[in-house]
Amino acid sequence: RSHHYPFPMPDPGQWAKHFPACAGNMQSPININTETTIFSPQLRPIQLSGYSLPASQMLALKNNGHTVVLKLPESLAIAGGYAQQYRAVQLHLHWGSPSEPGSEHTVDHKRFAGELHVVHYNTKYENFKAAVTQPDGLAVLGVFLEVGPRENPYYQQILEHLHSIQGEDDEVFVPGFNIAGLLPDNLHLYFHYNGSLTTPPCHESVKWTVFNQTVMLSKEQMSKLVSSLQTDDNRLLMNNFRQDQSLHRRWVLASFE
Ligand SMILES: NS(=O)(=O)c1c(F)c(F)c(SCCc2ccc(C(=O)O)cc2)c(F)c1NC1CCCCCCC1
Ligand SMILES: [Zn+2]
Repeated sequence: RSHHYPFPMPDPGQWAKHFPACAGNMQSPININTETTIFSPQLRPIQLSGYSLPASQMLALKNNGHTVVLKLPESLAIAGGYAQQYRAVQLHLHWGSPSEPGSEHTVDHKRFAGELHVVHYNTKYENFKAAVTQPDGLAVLGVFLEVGPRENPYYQQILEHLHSIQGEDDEVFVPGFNIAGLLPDNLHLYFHYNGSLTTPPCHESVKWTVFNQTVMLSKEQMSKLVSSLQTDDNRLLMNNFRQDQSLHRRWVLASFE
């Protein structure tokens, strides 16, 4: 088990006992109410650099008992859309069950089948551990997953390895690929707000970008995602999303009208 978290991870209602930030007023995820988002024309398209990795570059893919995490090299960077430079740390997924959707953010209370998070840290800090507690420390790109008619070749590069990491803390190395293929084609339609990690320690250090365009996986791919991984005592790892948190005094910006 990871040395970070009290295990078994207490249920969300108890998180604040061990991690007071989880009871803060800038928590994530949130419901995005499109009636009250603020159109902000100054929000520039998100630009990525170094996201296309050669197959010769092997990446660690781990079942950490809460999600599947792909560790990313710092050579991947956000080059536009944020005021400061952010470099990649890892990406991971949130999902539901065979019968229920499992995205973390919702839009007008619609929950999508799943959600990808690509986590980056602000390079003005030494490393991500130093950044993770700072208000401008992290930038997470969120992408909604939906079920569509065709297999998604980019997600397949992750999903085809899930059978090798069924057990908690199992890890395998996978060949690099174009990580940008996991994101929508259109990176200039997005919501933007200040929030937090959606797991303990819930630090309020995330500048969130949630893309308006979704990505499509096949039914078989989604079913593989929700039925491959196990958590403690060999239970299926499902519904690994946090309930939506109050917005309090925050506004959600939109890069489009
Ligand atoms: N949505 S999110 O970004 O808040 C998020 C989650 F919701 C997550 F659920 C997770 S996984 C749960 C936390 C965890 C557990 C074990 C290990 C380990 O064994 O290495 C590591 C982490 C998870 F890893 C992340 N992202 C991590 C948050 C924890 C550490 C900070 C920087 C990396 C991003
Ligand atoms: Zn996440």
